[in-house]
Amino acid sequence: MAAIVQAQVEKPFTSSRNKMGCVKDLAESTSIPSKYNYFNTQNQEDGIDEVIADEQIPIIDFSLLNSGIPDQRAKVIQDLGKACQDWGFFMLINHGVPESLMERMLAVCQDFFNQTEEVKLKCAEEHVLAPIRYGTSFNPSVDKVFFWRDFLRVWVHPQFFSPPKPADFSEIAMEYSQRTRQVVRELLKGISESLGLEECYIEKAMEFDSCFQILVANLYPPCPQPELAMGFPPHSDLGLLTLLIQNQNGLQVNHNGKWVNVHASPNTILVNTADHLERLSNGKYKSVLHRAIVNNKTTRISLVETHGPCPDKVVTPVAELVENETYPAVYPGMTYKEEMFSRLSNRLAGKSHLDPVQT
Ligand SMILES: O=C(O)CCC(=O)C(=O)O
Ligand SMILES: [Fe+2]
Repeated sequence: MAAIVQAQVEKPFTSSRNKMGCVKDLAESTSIPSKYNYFNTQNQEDGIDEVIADEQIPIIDFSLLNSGIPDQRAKVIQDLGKACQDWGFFMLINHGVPESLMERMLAVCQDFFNQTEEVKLKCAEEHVLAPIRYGTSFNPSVDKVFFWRDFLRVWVHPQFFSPPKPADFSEIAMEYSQRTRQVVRELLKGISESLGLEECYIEKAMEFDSCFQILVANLYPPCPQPELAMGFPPHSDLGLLTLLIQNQNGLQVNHNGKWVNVHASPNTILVNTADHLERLSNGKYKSVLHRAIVNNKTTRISLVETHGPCPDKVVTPVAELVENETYPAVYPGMTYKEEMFSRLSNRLAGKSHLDPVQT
């Protein structure tokens, strides 16, 4: 079992950690400070004019992957490939992660945010790659406009970390992260097969036993002017697959140039194909833009898990999938952890970091 490492409880405050300005404290105000005004004239690049459509994102029944009936497995692998190719997003049902565990995980994240600012600030590390990090917006030191979001980011694999409080956080997060890692391992087998590769190809090539798994709890408190603010701006995720659970809707996925509202049903896990799977598959599977909008009534919590390759891995396209010059197999020779550092240190900018190096 992975060692449990907790943040030091008695860490002294430095002056920059005294006050963070979390959005939770702004929820009672009647208007938003101007630095949260996302939809001003300079920030319309994600196309507020685009139609918001209600389309059904694909549903994948996880239990059929291991039902022992070859025809069912073949069919669900085909559906999985199609979902990764056409949408880059799907809803996973019958995944085997107990609903009560999902509920406890969301509740303990809410408990974390409900603590006093003094307690939470003990986890407010400045280094973007701190294994336990409480923060606000995306990266306030470089963000042009602030996002209506507080977050807690925790590394859970290969080494497991946990904030010291709430006391039950580590036990619940440990169980949740182990169960979901197993789900991802099985999904990656199906995805490998859907690409015409051997079942364990991705698992072995990405050294999945040492995978870099990060848990991010996003808190979106009620916003007095939701039409002006943004919870999480358009971006794609680093890693192979992202898993998302939430207490209510608010996620929008870009599909064929339109923002689609994701209506998730209870006990469903939303899964998306992330940047390194797009790269690995040589562009066949899509890592699509998505964003989180806010509302003025209730607090939304989403729990996002990024499942990446081993932190030291340099990810390039699978040779068997590189057929022609249209998607050159040349990428920056950074390890996954270096890419993570680069992504978290800069402003979020859609998915520009995925661009192949020009030769
Ligand atoms: O809260 C959401 O729905 C989206 C969050 C997200 O995309 C992320 O944390 O990467
Ligand atoms: Fe995301």
